[in-house]
Amino acid sequence: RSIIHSAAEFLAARVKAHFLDDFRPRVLIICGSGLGGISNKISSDDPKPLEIGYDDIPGFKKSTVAGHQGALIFGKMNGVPVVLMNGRLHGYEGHYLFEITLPIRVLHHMGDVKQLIVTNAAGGINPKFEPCDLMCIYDHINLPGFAGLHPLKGSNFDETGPRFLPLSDAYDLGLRKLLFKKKQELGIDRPLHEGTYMYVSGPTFETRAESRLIRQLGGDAVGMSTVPEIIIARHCGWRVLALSLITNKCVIDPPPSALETEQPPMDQGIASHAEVLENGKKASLDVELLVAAVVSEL
Ligand SMILES: Nc1nc2ncn(CCNC(CO)CO)c2c(=O)[nH]1
Repeated sequence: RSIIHSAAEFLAARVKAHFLDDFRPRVLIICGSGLGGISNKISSDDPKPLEIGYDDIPGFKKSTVAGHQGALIFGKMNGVPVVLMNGRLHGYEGHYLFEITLPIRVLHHMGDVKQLIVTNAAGGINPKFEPCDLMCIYDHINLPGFAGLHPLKGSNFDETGPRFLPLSDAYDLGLRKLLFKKKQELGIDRPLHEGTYMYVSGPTFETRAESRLIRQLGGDAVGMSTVPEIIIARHCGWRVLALSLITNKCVIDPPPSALETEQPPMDQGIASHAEVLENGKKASLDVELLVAAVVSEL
């Protein structure tokens, strides 16, 4: 708790000194791999944004993953005061779930933010999903949580939320409807699906059998982030909206058999972080437009 309070006091002082008058961010935006361009939608003046490197914030850790900067940006997006995490932490880097979700707890302690918009890059499990499609998350499976790797494990922050948090309606219907409405208004023709996000720890991309298991369990996309942040945001009572960019089709067929006479090409569909970043670039403009359009209604 003390790290939350000292980080909150540090940030509140920096925000007050920078914006002078009242700057009360309404939403936290967390950018996924290769999707940091959303920060371009923060106006560069009136007022000038405030960018604070994670290194300078007590208790904050820096991301070590390509495609993830490491800064908190306070500013206005379409006239709405926001705070944006340019770069997120992942469990597979060795960070604790408390460290990954600390920014949410700190911003909640500061008292203004009540909504979270999170974007991520994810693997397509649902066969209807194509690379560069978008998926609005309407449910998740917290697979690591089943084994106790859970952001709410340990003593409960009673001042924030209940010991036993219901998550059956975690993904706000109103925000999901708003996302689809804005897509139509903007005339964005990139496919936007709804689906269930399977959270896995990473850092390996899934095996073929794991892809099939995820499908059988009801996952439509798979990734290594987002769910810890969603859970803590819901514990804080925030409304949440989560958007995945599908970067590839997960390899789901069984491996080629040694008994087959023909040696099929082995490199079909092998996932890579380079591909994740590449497809992130291709779709990032639509993601930026959508997020900014939703923010304008908050
Ligand atoms: N097949 C597949 N495609 C993906 N594209 C993004 N991610 C989420 C993981 N992102 C990592 C590695 O790019 C960086 O955080 C995945 C994934 O887990 N599996």
